[in-house]
Amino acid sequence: MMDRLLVLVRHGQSEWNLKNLFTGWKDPDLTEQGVAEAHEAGKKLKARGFHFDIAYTSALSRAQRTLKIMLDELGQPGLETVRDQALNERDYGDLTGLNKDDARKKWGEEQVHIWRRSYDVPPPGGESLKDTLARSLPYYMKHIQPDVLSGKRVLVAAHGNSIRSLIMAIEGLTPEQILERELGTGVPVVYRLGADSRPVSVEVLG
Ligand SMILES: O=C(O)[C@@H](CO)OP(=O)(O)O
Repeated sequence: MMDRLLVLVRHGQSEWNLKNLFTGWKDPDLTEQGVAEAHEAGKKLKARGFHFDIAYTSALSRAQRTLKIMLDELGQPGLETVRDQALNERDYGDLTGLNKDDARKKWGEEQVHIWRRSYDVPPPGGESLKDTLARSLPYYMKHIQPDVLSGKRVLVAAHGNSIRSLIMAIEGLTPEQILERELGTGVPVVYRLGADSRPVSVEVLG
């Protein structure tokens, strides 16, 4: 039976996640904990006997490094890897670099939650989830989905909101449903797709 395996992994904790700063397209490295989370994710995938045919990641170091560590754990360090900024984190615009608690004090809890998790309200000067989807989905449809449907086993290392946008599309979620969906750092989301590209199963390896 054809595998149609697709695994999405948010990068391990970054320096700016630790400092509680809006990160977006900035390029901080992983923390020690983030490195450990990436190793753990790779081990979990290996323990399940997964083997991949191609990997995709963003243009940002934290996702690329997470992928490299996972591939080392999987014993596949030379796996063909495609990097593209279409898979980058959502651009946080003017909020980039600000502390999330300071932002809550300045603009209020509710406004900051709307900027962080609503579907179509962009943070000032940045991308909404809808804007993020407008670049991640065409890329997914053109490159990633055809690979999966052709039987390649695909591993994607990307970001909280770029992965949330893909999850929304893959699972057919409404803007209300994606609002509350959080993704932990280094937590693999494992899909098996049907021939019609819809998920047959989804498992979060938390
Ligand atoms: O700062 C960011 O770029 C993202 C991911 O860490 O944050 P949030 O979870 O607030 O969307």
